[in-house]
Amino acid sequence: MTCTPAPILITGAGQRVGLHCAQRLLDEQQPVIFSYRSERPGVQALRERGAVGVFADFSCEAGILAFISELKTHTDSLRAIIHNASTWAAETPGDEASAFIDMFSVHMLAPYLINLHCADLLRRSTPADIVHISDDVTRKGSRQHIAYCATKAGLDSLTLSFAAQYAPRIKVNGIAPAMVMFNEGDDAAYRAKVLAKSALGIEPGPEVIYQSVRYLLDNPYVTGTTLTVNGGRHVK
Ligand SMILES: NC(=O)C1=CN([C@@H]2O[C@H](COP(=O)(O)OP(=O)(O)OC[C@H]3O[C@@H](n4cnc5c(N)ncnc54)[C@H](OP(=O)(O)O)[C@@H]3O)[C@@H](O)[C@H]2O)C=CC1
Ligand SMILES: Nc1nc2c(c(=O)[nH]1)N=C([C@H](O)[C@@H](O)CO)CN2
Repeated sequence: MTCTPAPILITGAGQRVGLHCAQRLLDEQQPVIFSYRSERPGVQALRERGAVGVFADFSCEAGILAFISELKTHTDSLRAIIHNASTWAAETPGDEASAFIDMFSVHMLAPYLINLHCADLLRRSTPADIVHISDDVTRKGSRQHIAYCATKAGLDSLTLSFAAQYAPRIKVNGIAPAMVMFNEGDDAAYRAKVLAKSALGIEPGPEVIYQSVRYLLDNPYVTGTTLTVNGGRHVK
């Protein structure tokens, strides 16, 4: 008799990297629960493949706790949690504080509260993993995205603390990408500028993040580690 594996939760999977990773997990017959905030074609596509979509607005504590409560009506165990949801906002003159608070909530408060409230679900699975998707930019800071970078650096700190707290039952790791996929509005000049920042000079696409997730889920001897996936920006 084959038993169904516990689901993997991935946040912000309605598009782009999160959608790709959710699709790849489903390709491997891995049950998926995903969070979304906006109805998108990707959300419907995941539902049609049997993934369970749970609405989430991580911009405040109440929204995060409401998501956690709804999540627990769908499952009593989790193989892994992949914290992918993110807002990438530059400083907005006159609105700096609300943008900072929003990114603090999405990048730090949501992973913090979900990790605390869902540890019991993870402990019902062996092995069990948490993966925080951060950003290579925390290595040196960012002039154009100060609040974004600071809140992603806080996520890197959560990786270290939760790895210590949850060992040995749950592994906790991070992935720090530099640009893996452009956004639709990115013009040719911007794309050229960004590609020139890395030694490898390519737009690799979301598969490189799935490969990193797969490595962390499959390796029993890695915790408290953040994988750099940056095309060699640090050696350029
Ligand atoms: N793309 C890249 O080149 C890089 C990406 N990264 C990181 O990789 C991860 C994936 O990147 P990418 O796919 O581009 O991410 P996106 O910018 O596409 O964001 C992913 C999802 O996060 C969700 N989200 C944003 N704010 C909230 C919120 N307040 N509450 C709930 N959900 C929210 C959105 O959901 P919805 O659409 O449903 O509103 C969105 O679809 C992110 O953590 C990102 O910071 C790091 C470096 C480079
Ligand atoms: N949530 C997001 N975070 C980031 C994105 C994005 O599109 N959504 N994009 C980047 C850029 O690609 C940046 O790495 C270019 O230097 C960073 N974070």
